[in-house]
Amino acid sequence: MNGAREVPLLSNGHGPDEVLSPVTPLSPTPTGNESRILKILGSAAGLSCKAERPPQAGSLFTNEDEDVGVDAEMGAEMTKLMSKMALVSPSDDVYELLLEHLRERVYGGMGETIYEIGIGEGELPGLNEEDMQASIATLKTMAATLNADCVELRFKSEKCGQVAEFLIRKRAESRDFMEVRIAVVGNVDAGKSTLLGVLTHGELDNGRGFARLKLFRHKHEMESGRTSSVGNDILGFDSSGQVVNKPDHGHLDWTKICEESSKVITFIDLAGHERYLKTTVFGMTGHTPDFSMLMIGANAGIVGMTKEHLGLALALSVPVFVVVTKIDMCPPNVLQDTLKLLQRVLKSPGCRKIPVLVQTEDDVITSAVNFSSERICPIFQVSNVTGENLQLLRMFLNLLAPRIHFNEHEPAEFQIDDTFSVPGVGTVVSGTTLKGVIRLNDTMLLGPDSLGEFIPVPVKSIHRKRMPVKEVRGGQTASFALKKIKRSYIRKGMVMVSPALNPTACWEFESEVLVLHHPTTISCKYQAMVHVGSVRQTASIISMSTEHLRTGDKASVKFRFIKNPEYLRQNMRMVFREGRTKAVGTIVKLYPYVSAVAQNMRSSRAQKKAMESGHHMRPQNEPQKPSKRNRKSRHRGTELSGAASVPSAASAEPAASGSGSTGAPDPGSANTGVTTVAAGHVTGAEAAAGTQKSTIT
Ligand SMILES: Nc1nc2c(ncn2[C@@H]2O[C@H](COP(=O)(O)OP(=O)(O)OP(=O)(O)O)[C@@H](O)[C@H]2O)c(=O)[nH]1
Repeated sequence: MNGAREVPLLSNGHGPDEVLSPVTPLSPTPTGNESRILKILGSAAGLSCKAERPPQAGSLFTNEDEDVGVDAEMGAEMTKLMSKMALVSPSDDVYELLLEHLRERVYGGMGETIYEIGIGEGELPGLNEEDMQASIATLKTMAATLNADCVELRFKSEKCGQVAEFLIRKRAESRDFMEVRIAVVGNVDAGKSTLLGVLTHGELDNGRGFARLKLFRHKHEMESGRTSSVGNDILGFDSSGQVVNKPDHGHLDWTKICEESSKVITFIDLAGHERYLKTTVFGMTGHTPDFSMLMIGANAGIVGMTKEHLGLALALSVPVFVVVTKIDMCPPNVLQDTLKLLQRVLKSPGCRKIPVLVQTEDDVITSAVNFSSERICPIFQVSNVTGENLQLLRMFLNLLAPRIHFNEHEPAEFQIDDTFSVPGVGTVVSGTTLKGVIRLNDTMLLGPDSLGEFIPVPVKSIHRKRMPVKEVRGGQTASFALKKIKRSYIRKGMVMVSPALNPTACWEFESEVLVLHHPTTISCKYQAMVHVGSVRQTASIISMSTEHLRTGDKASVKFRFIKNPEYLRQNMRMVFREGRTKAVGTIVKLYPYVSAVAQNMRSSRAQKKAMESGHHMRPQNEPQKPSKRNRKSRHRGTELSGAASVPSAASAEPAASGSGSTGAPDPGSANTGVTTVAAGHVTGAEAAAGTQKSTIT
């Protein structure tokens, strides 16, 4: 018998239902029509709930007065709407409202929602068999009206009968699908590539590296069996939750998968070896994963980079779930030890997670619907060789909802994480749409270049997962072919943003930082690699709120990039590392950059004017406000932080000061300003949780 089954459901001895609410709505803040419905429901129940959106023409309620004076008949209808019997035999009006509510939830959930039948306001849960069947029939009709499938998830027995949960998911529309990105991390040999090979190709492994062969991209990876680059693999689910990946002679046709899928899971396969940590950190920051899958070999346990990767996910606030592999070859007592230690680490004050051992389909649903909260950490135990428990993992992946919720009215932002030169096409950039919608023929601003400038680029083609599309929305990855732009002009970390954002680059920014580990002390002029979004560049500390920083210290730190100005946003999470030194933080202030060229132009104009009028000249390094004309013509000038400060001419120059380094960090110069003092060590997980506890948000 496999030891996996002998472990209690929750490490704290409770079932997941005891610590988690049964179902949390996917879109917690009611918006639009949902607010209207809630308002109506509120008035029917004698509650006060203010609508946020003006009533729409043609809606049941056309103005505030009518809302307030909901008549008795309608009040009765509304009470019905809130009842667990709402779906049993709704009147036309109630049906319309229920349908509208469902439409809003599906829209808010980016194409899907989980609907619970048999729960009513102030009523004991549960329906008898007849009412349940009638309710299911109504729900199916509503789902069909929305061109969605209605898939049974589970039935639960309650005091007054049954409660049921259904997944309502939009059917695949041509060239549109929901996207969930998962970063796959874990120590070398944990079975990451193997699991991805098994999941995406549907064939089990032989325990000797058969499944991973399908995923390796480089010859040296084939030879060494080690992942070195950031790889992407996709797993598609249709509207009924079935896997659509069907390899043809070992080859997966991405376009076909995307066409047939309602939801596509993108796995960002990151290297497990310490040597490739830089790439792994880039994958976690630059590819904006919704979730992180931490893989642990059952035999090996929590070794090597496991805690480092867990700490990284925690520091970046990416919810983590754990997959323990190789349970086929692990003695039960060793598996128990691995699970015990894992649960201890997860529950430690550093992590403050609730570990949930997922052993049944019921556990999967409870974990999936509560997962975005970041508090729980589901743990799967699988074998890539026998296939044990892989169905639970697949079900969980099918139920995961994307964390980025887009608003089509926000100005678009696209972060570039890779560039390619495609023969016959030209330069192609790939990355993630963070906000808004980008449509074909839109003009976006690409930048910043080394002078902090943004240039207009027309969007001539958009591809999602190698499939041509007409638009891409917030939360979706895409690639764009850029006409007449040389690949050498583009760096990873550049962005394409809507001109409405009037973007500004910055050389300098301030961050609330927590030092996870440093062997000695950090002081001004210290240099290390900053990872923030897809920006990866060496930066130098130019000032700190304290004189020295040691392991475990927090401070407000001002950084300056040494090579290029970058486009950053407030509240972005950052990682600062060099060798074994690690710090995490949140950007709190940006110093918008005015290029030296612009400064010179202004000062020579001012000088000329001063000479003409005989006025006093402003010193070169005295702060000046950029002229409106300059700002407009160069698409710069908005102070992103809202701070009034404008950098001095001296600070606006590219980093000739400081170490003078202009490339990768120079190990020699990197330690300038470091004095040798013995310091403690904070584990990745502990320290990362320290970040969570701190006010770095
Ligand atoms: N018996 C058994 N072997 C497995 C299982 N999963 C993976 N393996 C084997 O473990 C070895 C390492 O697997 P990989 O998938 O290369 O590990 P990785 O985590 O991707 O390693 P890196 O790419 O170097 O980070 C391979 O020989 C696999 O065949 C499993 O569940 N059971």
